[in-house]
Amino acid sequence: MSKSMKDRITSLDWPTLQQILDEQGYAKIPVLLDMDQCHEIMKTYEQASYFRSTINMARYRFGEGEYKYYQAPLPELLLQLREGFYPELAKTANRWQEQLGHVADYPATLPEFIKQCHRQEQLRSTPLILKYEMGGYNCLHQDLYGDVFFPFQVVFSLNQKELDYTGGEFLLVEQRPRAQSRGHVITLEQGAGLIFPTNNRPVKGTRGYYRTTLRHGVSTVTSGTRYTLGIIFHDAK
Ligand SMILES: O=C(O)CCC(=O)C(=O)O
Ligand SMILES: [Fe+2]
Repeated sequence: MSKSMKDRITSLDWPTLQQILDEQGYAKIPVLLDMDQCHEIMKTYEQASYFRSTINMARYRFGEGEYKYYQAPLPELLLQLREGFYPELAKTANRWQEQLGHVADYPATLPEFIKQCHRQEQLRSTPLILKYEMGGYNCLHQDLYGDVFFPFQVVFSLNQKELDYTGGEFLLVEQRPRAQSRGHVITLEQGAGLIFPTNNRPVKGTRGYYRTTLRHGVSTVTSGTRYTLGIIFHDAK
């Protein structure tokens, strides 16, 4: 099943996804992970050998909950997700770079991009699994871990809102220049994903493109346990 994950990603409706990303900055992806795959990923949480570090969010005042960074080499399914999403997102990343007046130099494939990270001493793998229990939340933040970063990341919901937990909506806040910020509340079905900007995005104005800054987080989980899988493309210092 996981063998075909890259193919399944390739066969998503990318022209529409690219258009949605250009228009609203983020795009939902239909259910891509079946129940078994969600359970397979959630089960890794209890196996220390998969992870390079565990973060208690309260300790750093990041929120309330815990997350773990997967160790390289990633489990096959996660590797396929990371490698599968990268090429299409790199096209949008480069289009956005041009719109913002920067050099469009994101390489076409993930291994080439990872080489760039490694050259800048960003060597540690970043895909992560997050677990929030009742009262858990994630403060608005950005996942930047060095000078090299990829402008998109993807998050997958591993269990089911209203069945396994309540509350715990995904939050995306867009800070516009010289204007008030705009918030988006996003809920995902089990196995579905969301592509969102890591740092900022171009928005078309009357005189060309301007840049908005985005932060993401999670609202308070009011009951149960919420699990998510985060695919970050750049490695960390
Ligand atoms: O748990 C969530 O939905 C937020 C995950 C997150 O912060 C990330 O994937 O970077
Ligand atoms: Fe994050």
